[in-house]
Amino acid sequence: MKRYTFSTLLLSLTLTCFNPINQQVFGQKTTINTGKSLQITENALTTILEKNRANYKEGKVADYIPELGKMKADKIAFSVVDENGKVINVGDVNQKFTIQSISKIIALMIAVSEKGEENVFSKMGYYGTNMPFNHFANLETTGKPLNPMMNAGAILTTSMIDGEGEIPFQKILKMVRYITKNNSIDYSKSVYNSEKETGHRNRGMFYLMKNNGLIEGDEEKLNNYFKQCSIEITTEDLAKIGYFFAHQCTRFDGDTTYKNAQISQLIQSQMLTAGMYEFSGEYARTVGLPSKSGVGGGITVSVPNKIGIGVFSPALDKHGNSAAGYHMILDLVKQYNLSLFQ
Ligand SMILES: NC(=O)CC[C@H](N)C(=O)O
Repeated sequence: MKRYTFSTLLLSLTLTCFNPINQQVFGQKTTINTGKSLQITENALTTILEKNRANYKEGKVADYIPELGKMKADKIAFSVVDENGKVINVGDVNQKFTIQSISKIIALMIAVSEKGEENVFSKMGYYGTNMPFNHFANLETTGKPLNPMMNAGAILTTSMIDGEGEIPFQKILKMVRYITKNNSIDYSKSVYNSEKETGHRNRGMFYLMKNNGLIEGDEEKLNNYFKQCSIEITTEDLAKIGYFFAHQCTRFDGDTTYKNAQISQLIQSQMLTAGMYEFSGEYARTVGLPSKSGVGGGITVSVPNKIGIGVFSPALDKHGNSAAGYHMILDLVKQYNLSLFQ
């Protein structure tokens, strides 16, 4: 146990008065939110990226979708959209990768805006999970998916978007292009074909939900899910998606066409509860922010009313989340005291 004399106490109090942002009282460093801008710099992001560059060695690039296995494991990128909508990019910023499960939050937004939250969640739960993303979970018991973040619930969510054939997918693509203001975004035909050819587990879920009366229609509906997962983006796009949901569906440039606090609350709550699958509880403890990962190696993070973060490193940990990506987020969160839980 350290002992504190009256003079150290006085010194601490004096320092506190002159340094209201970083308090060092009794060895406990706490940061007070002064409402001032976070001042995230390119240098700070570069330092964090370099510190974590080798962390990809802890993980493995997904190859259960064979086409994903072609990605070079040491690619890494880190982006932030700051409070003023300014983009900061470091690392392999032009590296495209597939959005994968991060597309699930866009699909949920569209399904809920068309069908209403009550209707969508009459067919699935708001549950967290201790199961991996491709688990059948409750499909054999209650008959309903646990949540819209795992594959079963996401396949069901996309099947609820209005429109024949490819239209639901086109709506998702259009929304990704809108949020990122990037019309060059498209999907990778080779990843799509690879997923379609090997996605037997997802096909199994699709038919089980059809059997349970949750899905009508044929495999075109499942193909829309495969296509949405194959949309190619960069970390800058991911940071813009994070920013969008952090700001009540307002775009990084201030455009309010889709502004909707109900939807952003719903999406962020699902990201917090299940966005990192069975790691979500531990992640809430360590990072404490709504986040969504994809097996392509991307993670998007929303810091409510503040910033959006996008990371990419394709080697995944045992939960299917980017190993280096997680550590970059963790370091940024610690440095700027970003956790929701203060
Ligand atoms: N976690 C993920 O990103 C999974 C998405 C992937 N397309 C799949 O269905 O298996």
